[in-house]
Amino acid sequence: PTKWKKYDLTYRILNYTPDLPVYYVRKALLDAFQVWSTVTKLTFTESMHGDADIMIQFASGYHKDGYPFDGKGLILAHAFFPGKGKGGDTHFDEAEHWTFNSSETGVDLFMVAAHEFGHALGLSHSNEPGALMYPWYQGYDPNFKLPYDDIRGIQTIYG
Ligand SMILES: CC(C)C[C@H](C(=O)NO)C(=O)N[C@@H](CC(N)=O)C(=O)NCc1cccc(N)c1
Ligand SMILES: [Zn+2]
Ligand SMILES: [Zn+2]
Repeated sequence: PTKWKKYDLTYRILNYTPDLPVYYVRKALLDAFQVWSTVTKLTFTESMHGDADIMIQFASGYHKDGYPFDGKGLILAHAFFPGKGKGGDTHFDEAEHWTFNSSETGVDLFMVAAHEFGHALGLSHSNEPGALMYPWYQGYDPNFKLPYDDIRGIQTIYG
């Protein structure tokens, strides 16, 4: 996987899930970016129009990128590694029930977004159980802290 050639990245939220108030979606995404910006020199700025490095959308099934979603469960989201065009773009499966800061059954948007943004920055999966980049979602953690394996991974790329 490649890496971004710049530290100041932009993102654009193209649409919102009906599962959560807009405010919670924006907060979850902002917190997920901060997971990575606190341990690197990376900065993330929202742009409200035009093209951004990381285009974020909620979609279900086929959504024109050759990686259709699979309904509820299993695949929850995906992100493209750094690069032009689709690079960095992050898609969340609308078939999931997205939650925020809650123990109700569903998928925590912050946890998944933090994982996906790891991919969007160039991180692959880690086989370290407990790592954020571990392939399997391990549920909502109210006092989440970025595990060392992920800090090491991102600092190896962005120093
Ligand atoms: C082959 C990939 C397209 C799978 C896809 C993924 O890893 N996206 O980043 C995915 O959604 N994997 C699920 C697997 C699963 N249902 O547990 C996942 O939760 N990945 C996101 C995730 C979120 C938060 C933490 C962790 N460790 C993983
Ligand atoms: Zn997609
Ligand atoms: Zn993943």
